[in-house]
Amino acid sequence: MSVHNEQKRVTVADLRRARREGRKIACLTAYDAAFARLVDEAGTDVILVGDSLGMVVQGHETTVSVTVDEMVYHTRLAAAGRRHALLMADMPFMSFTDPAMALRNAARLMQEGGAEMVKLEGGAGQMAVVEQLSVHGVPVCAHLGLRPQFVHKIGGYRVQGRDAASAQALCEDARALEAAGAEMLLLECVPVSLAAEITEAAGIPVIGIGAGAACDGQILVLHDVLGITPGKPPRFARNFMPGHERVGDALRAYVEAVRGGRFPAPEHGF
Ligand SMILES: Nc1nc(=O)c2c([nH]1)NC[C@@H]1CN(c3ccc(C(=O)N[C@@H](CCC(=O)O)C(=O)O)cc3)CN21
Ligand SMILES: CC(C)C(=O)C(=O)O
Ligand SMILES: [Mg+2]
Repeated sequence: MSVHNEQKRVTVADLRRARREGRKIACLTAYDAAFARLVDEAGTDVILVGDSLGMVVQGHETTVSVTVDEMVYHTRLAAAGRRHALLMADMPFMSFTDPAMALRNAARLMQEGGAEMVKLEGGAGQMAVVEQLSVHGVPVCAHLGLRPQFVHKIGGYRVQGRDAASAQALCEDARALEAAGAEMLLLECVPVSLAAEITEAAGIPVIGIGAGAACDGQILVLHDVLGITPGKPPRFARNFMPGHERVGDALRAYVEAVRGGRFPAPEHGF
C-alpha cells in the first residue's frame, strides 16, 4: 500500500466516468472500521453505511427505528477503516421531512461522520429536499423502487414497479430527482427491464440491488455476501463465502463478479 496522501479517493467524478466508459461500479455496505477496511481492500468503489444496520447489526425487524445519532456513530466507525472508497451514509427514517432538517442531518453525517455522499429513500415528493442538499454541496443518491423505510406502508418487502402505472411513476421519479440535482440513483427490487430502461434514460450513475445487470453498478448488504444474515436473505443476494477461507477473498470475489458482469445472474432478478 502506498503512503496515505498518495492514495487517490474515489469521487463522484470517477463514478460518472465509470458509467460513461461502461465500467461497472461495485458497492457494499459496512458499519464499522474492521469491515470497512476489508470491504475497501477488496476494491469496492463505494461503501454504504446503510440503515440496514438496524436489521443486520442491531437485530431489529425493520430499519424504521434507526436514528441519526446511530447513523453518525457507525459512519464515523466506517470512515476510520476506509482508505480508498467513496463513503456514503443513509439518511434514516424521518430525518429529511423538510429541507432544513435534511440539511442539518446531512451536515452531521458529513462533518461528524465523514461521509462524502448521503442517500435518501424518496421520489418526486423529495425534490425540494434533494434540491436544497444539492445547492448546499451535499451529493445525494436517491433510493427508488423498494424503499425499506416504507415497509409499514407497503405491508412488506415487495418488488416495485410491476404494473404499467407504477413503472411509469418510477421513471418520472428518477427523472425528477436527477433534475433536482441528485448525483446518483439506487434502484431496489424493480423488474430487470424497468431498471434497464431507467439506467438508459438517466444521465447519472444508477446502482441496482435486485434490479438486474443493466444498472451501472451493484450493491449488496455485507452480511448477505458473507452468508451471515439470520433467516432467509433476499432472493437477489448471493453468498460469496463458499469456496473461500477468508472474508477478504469472498469480498474480492463479489467485486470481481460485479466488474466482470457475472453478478447479478438472471436468477437474482425479477
Ligand atoms: N440482510 C439484508 N439485506 C438487504 O438487502 C436489506 C436488509 N437486510 N435490510 C434493509 C433492506 C430490506 N431489504 C429487503 C428485505 C427483504 C426483501 C425480500 O424478502 N424480498 C423478496 C421479494 C418478494 C417479491 O417477490 O416481491 C425476496 O424473496 O427476495 C427484499 C429487500 C433490502 N435491505
Ligand atoms: C440495501 C441498501 C441499498 C441500503 O439502503 C441499506 O443497506 O440500508
Ligand atoms: Mg438503506
